Amino acid sequence: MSLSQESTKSVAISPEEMPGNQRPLAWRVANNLFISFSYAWQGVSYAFRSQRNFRIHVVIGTVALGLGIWLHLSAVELSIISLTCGAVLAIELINTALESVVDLTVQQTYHELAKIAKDCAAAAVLISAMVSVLVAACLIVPPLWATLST
Ligand SMILES: Nc1ncnc2c1ncn2[C@@H]1O[C@H](COP(=O)(O)OP(=O)(O)OP(=O)(O)O)[C@@H](O)[C@H]1O
Repeated sequence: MSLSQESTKSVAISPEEMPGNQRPLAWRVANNLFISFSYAWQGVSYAFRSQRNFRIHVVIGTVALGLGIWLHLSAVELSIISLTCGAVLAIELINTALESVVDLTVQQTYHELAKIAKDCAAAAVLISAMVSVLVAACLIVPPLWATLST
């Protein structure tokens, strides 16, 4: 589901209409930190609304962190779990961005390079998810098992 269900129209704007723009090819450049954060949040929000896998990863990551806190894992263990969850979400966002760029480029035509790009991006998500399962198996499952069996 990489094609946006929302508006996909493009808007042309001339460089003269963009005062202080350091990147002439950019449609718009965020010129303060708050606006940058706002665009980044729009990206998170879009991925959450449109990507089922992103929503699943958010839920699993929240459960994993919650379990880590509940099980009184060490600061280092909690940091490893946080880094792993963050990496999975970040790679899922990059996958979503790449799918959009590929769709923008080839539109609804089949292209072998588009397939390679999308398959490799999906593989990156898969590998990060598999590593996160390994991390959970090492850091969460043993103390959880011990707690539940006492
Ligand atoms: N334009 C294209 N040309 C060739 N193959 C394509 C093209 N678009 C999609 N594919 C193939 O279809 C698969 C699914 O593409 P799609 O854009 O639907 O991703 P997706 O299923 O939404 O992925 P994800 O679940 O990671 O969001 C790709 O991995 C790729 O193999």
